This record gives sequence, C-alpha cells and structure tokens, in this order.
Amino acid sequence: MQPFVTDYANDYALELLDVTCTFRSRDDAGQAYTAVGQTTLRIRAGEFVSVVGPTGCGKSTLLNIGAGLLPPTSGSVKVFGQTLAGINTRAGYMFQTEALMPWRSAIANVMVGLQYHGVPDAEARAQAQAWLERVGLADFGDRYPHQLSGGMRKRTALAQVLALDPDIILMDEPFSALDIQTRQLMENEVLDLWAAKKKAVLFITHDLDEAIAMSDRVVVLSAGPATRPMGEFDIDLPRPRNVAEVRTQPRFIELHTQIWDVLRDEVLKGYAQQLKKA
Ligand SMILES: Nc1ncnc2c1ncn2[C@@H]1O[C@H](COP(=O)(O)OP(=O)(O)OP(=O)(O)O)[C@@H](O)[C@H]1O
Repeated sequence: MQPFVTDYANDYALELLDVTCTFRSRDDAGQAYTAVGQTTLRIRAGEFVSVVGPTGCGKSTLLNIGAGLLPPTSGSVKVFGQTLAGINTRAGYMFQTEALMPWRSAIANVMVGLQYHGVPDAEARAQAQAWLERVGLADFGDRYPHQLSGGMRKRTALAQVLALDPDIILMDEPFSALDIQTRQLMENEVLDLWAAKKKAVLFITHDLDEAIAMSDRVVVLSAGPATRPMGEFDIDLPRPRNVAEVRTQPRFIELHTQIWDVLRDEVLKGYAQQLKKA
C-alpha cells in the first residue's frame, strides 16, 4: 500500500522565502539600499492576498520578485513548490501604469499574448472577443487605447491578463488612477471573475479599504528600508462581496481599526522618509 503523503508545499501557488533585495542607491551609486529584508510571504492556490504598506516601502519590489522580473539578492521564490528561475510563466501581471500597445486595437491587444503562445489568429481573435465581452467591452474591440476611457483601458488590460488563464495573478495598484465609482465597479468585476476561476492573487495597494474589501488575507508591510511583514490579518467577511456595501459592515470597521493600528505608525515613518528625500 502507498503511504499517504500530503505535499503541503503544493498547497502554495507562490512562496517568497526569506527574501532580501538590495539595490545600488539611486542617489549614490557607491551606496547600497536594502528595499526588502528577509521577507517570507506565501499565497495559497485560489487565495486572494493583498499587501499594504506605506509609499515607497517595497511593495512593487516584492511583486517583481514574485513575477521573476527581479531576482532576490538572497532567499528564494517557489511557484507551486518548484524553485523559480527566470520569469514566472504561471503568472499574469497587471501594473499601475498603462501597458496597452497604442498602435493596436483593444482586441489586438488582448490577442497578442495568445498569439505569442502560438494560438492561431482566428482562435486568438475568438478568445479575445469572449474576454472583451466578459469585461463589458463587447462592442469596443476595434477601438484604439486613446479612444477608450481610463476604465475601459483597465478592462482591456484585465482581459489581456485573464485571456492567458494564469494560475497566479499579480496586480500592482491596478485601479489607483481611476475615479472612485469606476474603481469600485472594476473591483467588483475582478471579484466576480476571481470567484469563477479561483486563481491565486497577489494584490498590491496602499488603500486599506480596497485591501480589506477584496481579500482573504491582508499583509501589512513596515516602512523601508528593509521592509518586512508587520502583521497578517484573515479577512473573515462573507463572500460574495460588494466592495461598496461591505465597507458599512461592523466587522469591516473592526478589521479596519485593527489593521490601521499596525499600519498607522509605518505610514507616518514612510511619510517622514519621503519628506527627507524631497
Ligand atoms: N531599481 C532600483 N534601484 C534603486 N532603488 C530602487 C529600485 N527599485 C526600487 N528602489 C527603491 O526601493 C524602495 C522600494 O520601492 P518600491 O517601488 O518597491 O516601493 P512601493 O512600496 O511599491 O512604492 P509605491 O508605494 O510608491 O508604489 C524605494 O525606496 C525605491 O526608491
């Protein structure tokens, strides 16, 4: 009889293990700046985890390490139990800044990743159209990015990421440039799409309300240098959630108070550092 072995490592989609990241200082090339210090962060398959922290503390650095775009100075990254070397091909990324190609129409932007993966043009077009429909842009495929609103461009970028069906989705403040109503609509859409597919999500934000409303778990980072997790909070609010409505629940307010207690001092430290740099 085969012994029953549980491979706990494979419960995790993404693991950053004792990761440190040191840069050459931007102000003085002779100086080193440790952005991330000995950080361990694990995300289970299907789990939605947000990372919050003060401005400039190292959130994007962590995400870039998870994406395989930036090798850590020490420590390691595992993807479904396998040590990551190079780009994380199981992950899709959505960044703060616009990533659409301005010379391609919306549908051509969604198709590009599929074509890169060898999907024939007709099939890529059909899949891209289905994704545009899912994000509410069925009739906008022929428009170019400059002919779309900010929210529509974000929807296109979302379709572009989801079309590739990644097991891990990395999002770096994807909606920070949007007005509050569009932002909440997009947040709800992301939650609906996530609930249907249950991918692992690492979501970077400095908006605590957004982090609580969307996540299963919120990780709070310390102010830099050498940022590291200061606290982790399970968000036990029922799903499905509407991000606007959930904010009025007493449990949301309780969680917000608890997390803000940890985050507040770090935000103040981060702010003081920004002033010193300015
Ligand atoms: N390539 C680099 N070279 C030198 N320093 C860097 C580099 N990338 C980031 N840093 C520094 O590392 C620190 C963390 O940067 P990072 O962008 O990860 O922070 P963040 O928390 O995502 O910032 P924000 O809240 O503004 O989005 C910052 O002080 C930044 O200036």
